[in-house]
Parts: sequence; C-alpha cells; structure tokens
Amino acid sequence: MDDDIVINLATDDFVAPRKTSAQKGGRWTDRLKAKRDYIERPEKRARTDKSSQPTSSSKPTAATAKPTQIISSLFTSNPTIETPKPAPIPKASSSKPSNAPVDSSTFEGLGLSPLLISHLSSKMGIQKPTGIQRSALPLMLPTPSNTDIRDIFLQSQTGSGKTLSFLLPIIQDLLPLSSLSYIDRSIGTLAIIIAPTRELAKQISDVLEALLKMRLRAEGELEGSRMTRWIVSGLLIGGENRTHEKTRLRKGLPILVSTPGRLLDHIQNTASFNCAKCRWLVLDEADQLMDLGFEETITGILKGLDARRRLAIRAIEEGKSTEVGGWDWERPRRTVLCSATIRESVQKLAGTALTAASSTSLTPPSQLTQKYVVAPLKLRLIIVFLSCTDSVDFHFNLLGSAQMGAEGTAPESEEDDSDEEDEEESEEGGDEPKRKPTKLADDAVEAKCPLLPDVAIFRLHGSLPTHTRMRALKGFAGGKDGKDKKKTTTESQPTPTSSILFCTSVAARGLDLPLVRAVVQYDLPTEGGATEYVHRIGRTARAGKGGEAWSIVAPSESEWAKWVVDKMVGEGVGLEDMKEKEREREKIDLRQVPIDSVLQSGFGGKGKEFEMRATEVQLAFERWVLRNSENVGLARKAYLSHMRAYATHPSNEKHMFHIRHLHLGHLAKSFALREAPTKVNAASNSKSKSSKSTGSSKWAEVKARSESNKVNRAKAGKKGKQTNYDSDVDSDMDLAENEKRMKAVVRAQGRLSRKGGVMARTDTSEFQIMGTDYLEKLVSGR
Ligand SMILES: Nc1ncnc2c1ncn2[C@@H]1O[C@H](COP(=O)(O)OP(=O)(O)OP(=O)(O)O)[C@@H](O)[C@H]1O
Repeated sequence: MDDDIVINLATDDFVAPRKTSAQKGGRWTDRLKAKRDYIERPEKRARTDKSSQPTSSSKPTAATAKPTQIISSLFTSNPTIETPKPAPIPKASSSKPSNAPVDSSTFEGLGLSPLLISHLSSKMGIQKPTGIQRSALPLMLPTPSNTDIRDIFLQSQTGSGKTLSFLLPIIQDLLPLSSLSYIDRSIGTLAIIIAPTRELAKQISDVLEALLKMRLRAEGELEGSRMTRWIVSGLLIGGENRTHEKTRLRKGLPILVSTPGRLLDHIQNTASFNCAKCRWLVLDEADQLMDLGFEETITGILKGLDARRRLAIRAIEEGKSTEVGGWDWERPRRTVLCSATIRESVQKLAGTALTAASSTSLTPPSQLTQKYVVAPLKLRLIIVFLSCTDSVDFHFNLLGSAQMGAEGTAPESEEDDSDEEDEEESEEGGDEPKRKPTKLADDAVEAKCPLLPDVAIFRLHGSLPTHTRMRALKGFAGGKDGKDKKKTTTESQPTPTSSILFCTSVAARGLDLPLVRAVVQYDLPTEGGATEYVHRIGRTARAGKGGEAWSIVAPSESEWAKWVVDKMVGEGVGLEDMKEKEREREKIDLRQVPIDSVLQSGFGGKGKEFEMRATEVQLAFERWVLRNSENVGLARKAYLSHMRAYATHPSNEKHMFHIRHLHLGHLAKSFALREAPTKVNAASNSKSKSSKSTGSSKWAEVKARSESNKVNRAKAGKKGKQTNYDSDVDSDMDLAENEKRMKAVVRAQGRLSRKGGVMARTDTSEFQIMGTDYLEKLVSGR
C-alpha cells in the first residue's frame, strides 16, 4: 500500500443513480429522489452579502431560470468564486527534494560510530545523512572539542530526520559507559526526551528501540553481551497504570521518552525515580512545548531535575549517598530544542542553533505540492475532511455508515416543528426496508466506507482513550490492526488499498507515517496559524518522498492563501532580507485549483454530470443523518462544536475567519443537516432546558466566576485583560457544558492560563471565543 490518504470521495467507476420518474411503487429512495429533486421552493429571502450571489459559472437550469430554488441542490445559490489563472510552475519544484538525504555527505565523515553506521544501513535502510543530521552530528556527537556546547536548537523542515539527529548522539554518548563494570540499568535515567503528544512520544520510543536492538559489541568482539544491553528505554505517556510506571522507574530507565505532564508528576511524586544524573534533555516540538500551557510544566521539569541533582550531590558530600562512585557530576546537562518551526525568541534560549543549511524559513519541503480549493461550505462534505473532536466523530460515523440508496426517516424526536421538507421525508419513509446499524461502536477506530469500497477509515483525537488512539494510528499506518484485517477481508468487503485518517490537530506534529500521500485540511487550523499549517502538511512528503497538501477554503476565507504564504516567508527565522524573502516566496507554490475540476476528477462523468453525482452523495449523507435521533445528535453536536472551534481563531485572523462571515446555512448542510441553523440551536436549547441544572443558575455561576476573574486580574495588575468569555453568555444554553467545551478548546491550544485555574486572555493572542448567545444571535439573525 503506498497511499494512505485519498481525497476523492468517489472514483470514475461511480455508478450513476438510477433515473426514475416513478411516483408510486418502486424503492422508497427512488420516489423520494424523484420528489425531492424536483420540489420547487419559494424563493428564499435574499442575503445581502455578495456570497449569496449565484455562481457566474453555473448554467441556468430549470430551477435557477425561475424565481425558485431547489432546496437539496448543492450547486445553486453559491457565492461567486473567481477561477484562478493558471500559474507558472516555480523553478523550485523541479529541484531535488529539500528534506532528502544529502548525497555528498557520509555518516563516517560526521564521526558516527561504525557500529551505528552499520546498523543504520543494514537494519534501517539509512545510508546518507540528511541536511540537519549533517549539521547536527559533528557538534552533538561526543568529542573532546564539543564538550562545552550545552544547549542546542535543531530546526529543519518537517520530515528531515530530526529524530535521529538527537537519538544517535545520545546513544553514542552512552555506549562507552558499557565498559564500566558497575553500569546497569539501575544507574537511573541519563537522557529524557519530551514530546507534546502521546502518539509522538510512542513514535520516538519505537525509533529508539529499533536503534537499541543493535547487536553492538566492542570492536573485535564476536561474542559477549550487547553494548546496549543496559540501555533500557521507557515510555511514560499517561493513561497507563501509575504503579506499573513507578515499578519500571525504580528498576531504572536509562533513556526515557515522555509527555510533559506525566514526567513532572513522577519527578515530583516518585521518590524512586532516579533522574539526578540526567545528561540529556530533548524537547521535541520545542516551540509547542514552550508555549503557554506547557510552559509551566516544562519549567517545573527543569527545576525538578536541578533539585534532584543538587540533592544527590549533597547526599554524596554528606556521605549519605548510595550512588556508585566515579560518576562525573561536573558534566552539565545538555538541552536540545527541536522543531520544524520556532519563534526567534525560543531559538534564543538555545546557545547553539543548528539548522539544515538548505532553509531557515518556515517553508514546507520543496517537493510537497500545495493546493487549495475555494469551496462553498455546503460543498465541503463531498470533498474531504478535518475538524474538531465532535466533527471527527461525526465524519467517521457518517463515512463509515452512510450508503447510497439507504433509507432515511425524520429523526425520532425534537421534530415537532419539522419543516415541509422533513414532513415529505417522514411520509415517504413508511415502507422503508430493514436498516443496517447506523452508528459505530464508541471505541471503534476503523470503519469501512460503503461509498469508498477500497478505503479503510480511521479516526484520531485527544478525547479517545490512549489505547484507542494507539490502535487507530497503528491501523492507519498499516500496522497489526490494519494488516490482520486485510487478511480476513472477504469478497463482499474488498481489501482496503487506501486509508483515510480523520483527525484533529493532535496528529499535526512530528508523526512520521512515511506512506502518507496527501494531507487534506478540511478545516484550516484555528490555532497556530501558518506554523500549524506547516506542521500539518509536513505529515506528507517526508525524507525526500513526494506528497500533496490540499486545503479546503471557504469563500469568506479566500484571503487565507496569500496570508499564509506571507506568514511562511515573513515568520521564517532570520529572513530579514527582502530579496531572500522574495526568493523564499517563489519557492512556495500554493496554487488554487478550481472546484469544478476537483469535483470532476472525484466524481467523473461528462460535462456537469458530477453535480448530479455529488448531489446524490450529499442526499445519501442527509438521509443517514435523518435515520435516527442519534445521528441527528452527532451532526448537530459536530455543527455546534465546529462553530465554537471556529470562534477561537485569534483576533489577527478575524478578517478571514470570523464566524459572522460564515454562511451558516451552507455550514449546516456540510454537516448533512437539513434543518435551518436556527432549528439546530433550538433543538440544542430545548435539550439543555430539560437538563437538571437550570440555565439561569449556571449563568449566575459563570457570571460570578467572570466577576471573580475580573477581581483577580485587577489584583494581578493586568488591566485590560479579559476572560475568554463574552459577558453575554446565553442563559438558555447548557452553560456548564459550554464552559467545559470552551476550556477544552483553549486548554488543548495551550492557552489556558494556569494561574488560578481560570481562562484568561494570553499575551500572545486574543481569542474570538464568544458566548453562545452571540453565536445564536448570528444564527438566528436576532
Ligand atoms: N538519513 C536518512 N536517510 C533516509 N531517511 C531518513 C534519514 N533520517 C531519517 N530518515 C527518515 O525520515 C523520516 C522523517 O524523520 P523524522 O520523523 O525524524 O523527521 P522530523 O524532521 O522529526 O519531522 P517533523 O518535523 O515532522 O517532526 C523517518 O521515516 C526517518 O526514518
């Protein structure tokens, strides 16, 4: 399998829906289709914004020619989207991949141990160093000339081999200790690697274990134990039994890979965690780790390690130590900061900055093709994916269960006020055939999509339990889960040849899945701007391989393409010179592709046939949502969460990503919702009204908290700062739930000020987070 993400929803052999004129008898879907496709609706009140204008490209149809509108059509009432002029192919795209190994260099020439070189070559297929490895190894490998170099910052493009750049020097540094008779794993932890997500920590640990499997023996020795026998690696990522972790730590883990929270926990609370002799501290994705939210934890870790070291030295001085003698306590700890993107301020924290010679900018790998399509929101559903947690769950279930021609009914509840269209659905749903289960198990990680027979679908987000997240990643990457399933796949369930991973930004950084062919940003990042964009697209085009990045851009967001390129060039470290910036800009080839050509290649057919095919798929999705209240609930929740997430774009992006500019009707349609958005909110409100706690008491609670925040801020002398809530949070909505969600969003973004446990505006960005009332007003036009 060499393609792990596909972007087309249907292939050329898509079977066109049966044309029918039957009004009586036949399949329910045929009658419904005949009815719905040709129901003419009174013209909607015209929107005043230009986005409500019909496309210039859309030819007059029976519907558009008259002053009426087909409700289910995806291709009417769309905003005008300028068709891009074909851009010249930039010179850079024909040059050598920028993150590939460098032919002119060798590991021998960089001072790497022959034992490691031989293992890399024979067991891992790695022959030549990449640019960053060429820069880093001579300075980081243990030699008498570089003992003074303490903190190091490694910056290079995504997929350029930073992991080996720090793991190889650590291992080469520890290997000589093997000759000391007293050395075994009880020496404690000598190197710690911190990664921001569990998935990334696990991945680094896997690479480390692959390296430690080396049959390394001292030169000339054919027999005897491995030099790495005592270098046991450990992984601490939370979500696991603490007692079990403590036992492992007590036995000794010379190299530890961990997420920050769990590590701090053990430094503070596990007496038997011997980390006083730690020589290496690596912060992978350092910019994210140094950001607010993680910052305090990292500071706690640094202080904790220093304190442990001081205590150990004092114990030796006072003769109370059980430590073995002969340890070089004078040798300082070396800190390695590592990322593809990093702010200059963070870079300055490191004494020595090492970058791959090829580029210091925020640019993605040169061989990565970047494309974007400006799509009306309601058309997104038929293209591809990416979103917040609820949106991931919704799309995973939708794609994993919806089928062409499947039946639907109106939702079981909350539909007393269903509109004419819903009533039509209910009437026609009377003779529906037996339904298939419509929702996947809560812990399901893989689904087969009836619309995409050769595709396995996976999901990954931070609200899933750790073991589920790991299973998802393994399955997607073609690991055990995926492979086993392929063996048992029957004829009725064809072998998946491609995989799609629906995920949140939890998968944006560091994950190395070499077979990923394309990254599709169904939603652009709400947090992290161009930096997050570069990390996300960096999941493809790794180590010199090709890859494509697609971004789905709403008409109201169309300024984004220029903005993100400006940011990529402008935020590159050390790119002050205008000419240099211009050269960098030329290398970034982010080009717009007309939506028609994307749909045409996805759905096939002649002329505008793709419109009918796309509409059929949209209808299949809408029918799936209508099948039961659970599906409706998933869709509504995803829609509302999407709006909340959207509202967290920072204020300097408001001109492109303001919720006020979103076409909410189209947005609802992209979640396969037929209801007008007012109804989506109304349904949500009625649910919360029936919940135990009254809205008003919760409102009072939130308001009180908001007041207390103000007092705290005033006390702290932070005038002018405000909470991330607007003071007009709606009293009807489930405020506690709302608050929880908002907090989760903000915390996930690392912007929750831990001081006092309240959400406060941070110095680096001011969120658009606004009360539900405000969203409601926008939605209902009040
Ligand atoms: N010298 C090399 N030759 C060939 N492949 C390599 C070399 N070094 C590393 N790789 C491979 O390149 C891929 C990317 O490496 P790695 O994950 O370390 O990249 P990274 O720079 O950390 O990326 P990101 O910034 O996205 O975290 C891995 O599959 C790794 O095995």
